[in-house]
Amino acid sequence: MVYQGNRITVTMLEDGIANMQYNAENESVNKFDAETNKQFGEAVSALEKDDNVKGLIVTSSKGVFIAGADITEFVGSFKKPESEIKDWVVDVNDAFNRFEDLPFPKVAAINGAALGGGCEMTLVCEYRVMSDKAIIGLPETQLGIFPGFGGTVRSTRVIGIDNALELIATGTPKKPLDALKLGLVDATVPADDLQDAAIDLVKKCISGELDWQAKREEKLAPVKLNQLEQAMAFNSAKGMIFAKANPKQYPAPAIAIETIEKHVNLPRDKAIEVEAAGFAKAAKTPQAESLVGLFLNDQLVKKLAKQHSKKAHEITEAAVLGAGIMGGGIAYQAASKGLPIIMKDIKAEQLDLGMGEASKLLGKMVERKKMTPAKMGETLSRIRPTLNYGDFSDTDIVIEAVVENPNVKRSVLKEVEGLVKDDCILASNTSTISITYLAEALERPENFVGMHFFNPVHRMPLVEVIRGEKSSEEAIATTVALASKMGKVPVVVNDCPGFLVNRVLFPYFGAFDLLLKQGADFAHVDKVMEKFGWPMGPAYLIDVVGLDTGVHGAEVMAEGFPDRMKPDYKGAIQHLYENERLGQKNGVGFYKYETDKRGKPKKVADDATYELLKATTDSDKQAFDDQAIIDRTMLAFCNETVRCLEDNIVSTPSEADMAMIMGVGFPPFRGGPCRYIDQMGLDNYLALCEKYAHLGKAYEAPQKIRDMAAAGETFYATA
Ligand SMILES: NC(=O)c1ccc[n+]([C@@H]2O[C@H](COP(=O)([O-])OP(=O)(O)OC[C@H]3O[C@@H](n4cnc5c(N)ncnc54)[C@H](O)[C@@H]3O)[C@@H](O)[C@H]2O)c1
Repeated sequence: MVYQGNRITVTMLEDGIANMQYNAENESVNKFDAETNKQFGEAVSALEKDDNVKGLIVTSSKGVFIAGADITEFVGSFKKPESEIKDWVVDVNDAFNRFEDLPFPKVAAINGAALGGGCEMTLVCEYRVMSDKAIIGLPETQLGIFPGFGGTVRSTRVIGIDNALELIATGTPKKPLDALKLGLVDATVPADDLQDAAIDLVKKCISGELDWQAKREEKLAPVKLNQLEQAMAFNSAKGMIFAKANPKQYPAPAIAIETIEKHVNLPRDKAIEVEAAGFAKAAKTPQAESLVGLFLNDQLVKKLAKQHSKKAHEITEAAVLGAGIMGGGIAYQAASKGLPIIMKDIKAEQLDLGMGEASKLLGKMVERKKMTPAKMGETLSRIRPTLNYGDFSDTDIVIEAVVENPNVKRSVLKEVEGLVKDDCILASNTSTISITYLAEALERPENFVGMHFFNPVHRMPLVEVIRGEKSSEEAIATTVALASKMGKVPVVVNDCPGFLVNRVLFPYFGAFDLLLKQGADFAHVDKVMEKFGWPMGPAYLIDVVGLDTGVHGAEVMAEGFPDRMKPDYKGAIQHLYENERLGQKNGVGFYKYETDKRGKPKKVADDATYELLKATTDSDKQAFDDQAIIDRTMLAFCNETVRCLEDNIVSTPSEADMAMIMGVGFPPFRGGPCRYIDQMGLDNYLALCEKYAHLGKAYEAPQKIRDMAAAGETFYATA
C-alpha cells in the first residue's frame, strides 16, 4: 500500500505498476471535493517518495470515473474575493502538476463519466484509455465557469486549439469514438478489458515501446503557433461560439477563449497561473452564481421528487381523456417512455390527429437514426386510441385533457370516476381551474390531483403536480412518480387559480398590456425582453399560446385575484382576440405569420395590428426606455412569484426558480425570479416596487419582500 485514504488509495499491482484508485467511501460518485483534493496531494507526496513505482494507472471503483468538482462547495468558494479564488485554484493545481511530473508513465483507465475535474485528471496522465461505456468532457461553461485544474492548458496541447475551444466552449461531453477521433483518448476498449488495456499501455511505456516522455513534453511546452495561425484559430472560434450564445448573457466561453489566447504561448506553470486568473474572473460573474445555483436547484428538485414518490402506487397502464394538442402530446410522451396508454376522445378525427402527431414525432427520430422503424411501431402500439370507455376498468391513472371549461371538466371527471377502479388516480391537466373546485364534483376527491403539462409536451420538462385541499399523499406521490417515469421534472405545488406558473405569468402579461395601453410598441417590448434573455418576448409568447387561451385564462385569473389581475380597461390582448386575431393558430395575432422562401414560418410586425391597437392606446402616449420596460414587466412577474411563496403555493425559492425556468423559459443565466431579486439586492428591489407602486397592486412589494429587506435576508444563502 503506497497510500490509503477514504477517497483515494494507491496500491501496488504487479511489476512495479501502481493503481491510484478513486473510491470515495459512502458516496455514490467520486468527485473533487476539498477532502479529495487534500488526499490527492498526499497520495502524490507518497508517490514522490516511493522508488518502487515504475508506472501507474488511474482507476475508479464506482460506476463513474470522476464526476467533476463538488459543485456544492462552489457556493461558498465563489463568495471569496477574486484573488483568493485564484490562489485556491493555483494551490489545487500544484498537486496536479506534481502528479504530472512524477518520474514514471501514467495511464488513466476511464470506466465511466470523466467530466470536468475528472477529465482534467485524465489529462495529467500521458495516456488515456476509455471504456466503450464511458463519456468524457469539460462541461464547466454550463455552470458559468471553465476548467480550472489545468484543463484549458492541457487540452489545447493534447487535442489542438480548435478542438479544445470547441470542447470547452460548448461543454458537450464526448462519446468514446468521438473522443478517440479528437485525440482526447488514445484507445477505446470493451468495459471488461479496460484495466488490462491500461496495464498493457503502462508496460509498453516502461519497456520503451511507447515514448511517454515525448507525450508529456508536449503538454509542458507552449503551443507553437505563429501570430497569424493564432489569430485565425481564435477569430474563427469566437465567431462560431458567439453565434451560439450571447457572451453578455453567457460570458464563460468568452473568458475561456480570452484566457487560452493569453496562455497558448506560455510553458505549463505560467499558463496554469493565467488559467487560474481567468477562472477566478469567471467565478465572480453573476452568471456563474446563477448557473451554479441552478445546478443545485435542479438537484434539489429531483431529490424532492424522489422523496414525494415514496408512497406511489405502481402504474402499469394510464389513460388520457382528450386527443388534442395536450392529450396527444401526453399519450406520445407516455408511450415513448414505455408506458401503455389509452387515448380517448369524442371525435374520431381528433384521435387521427393525435396519432398522426405521434407518428410525425417518432418518424423524425427514425429519420435522424435515433430510433429504428421497429421501435417506432412498438412505441405507437402502446397508444390505444378509442371513442369509448370500454378498457378503463384496469387503468391506474386517468389524465384529463379536455377543453378548458370547468363545467365540461367536472362532468367528464364525474363520468370517468364511475367507470374506473376505486384506487385509480384522476389527474386534470387544467391550466388555470382550481383543483379543489373541480374535486367538488367527485365521490373520491382524495384520488384527484392536478397534473399540469406544458406545450409542447415532448419538449417542455416541467410538470406541476397540484395538491387540492383533499388530495391524498398517495395520489400526489403516484402522480409525481408518473411524471418522473415520463421523463419530466415534477414540482409539487398547492392549489390556487393558475397554480404557480400561470399565476405568475398572467401579471406579466398584464404588465405588458399596460405598457401597450400607455404607448409602448409591442415589437420593441419583445426585442427588449429577448435581449434581457427571454426566448421570446411577451407579444410573441401570447401569439404562440393563443390569444383565445390567454383571454380565457385571464378571466379565471381575474376572478381569483381581482386586486391585481382584473384591469379596469380593455387591453390589447382582449381587443385583438375580439378581432379574431388568435395568434399563430390562425396566422394573425400581434404578428402576422408567413412562410419565408424556404418554407419556414416567419413573423412580421403587422400594420393592421398597429391600426387595431389605436383603440386601446391612451391618447397621451408615453415613451419608455428599455430599463423601464424590463423593470415593470419583471416586477409584476417576480412579485407574484414571491406571493406564491407567501401563500405556500410553492415551498421553496429553489422550486419556484426551477419552475419558472423550465415552465416559461425565464432566462437561465439569471437563475430564476428569486435569484434575480437577490442579485438586484432586496433594498434596490423594494425601491423599484415603490417607484412603480402607483401602477397598481401587481407592482407593490409583497409583505415578504419588506420583511426580508428589513431583516437583511436573501432568498439564497449568502455564504
Ligand atoms: N394548449 C396548451 O398550451 C395547454 C398547455 C397546458 C395545459 N393545457 C390544458 O390542457 C387541456 C386541453 O387543452 P388542448 O390545448 O389540448 O385543447 P384541444 O382543444 O386541442 O383538445 C381538447 C380535446 O378534448 C376533446 N374532448 C372534449 N370533450 C371531451 C370528452 N368529454 N371526452 C374526451 N375528449 C373530449 C376534444 O375533442 C379535443 O380533442 C385544457 O384544459 C388546457 O387548458 C393546454
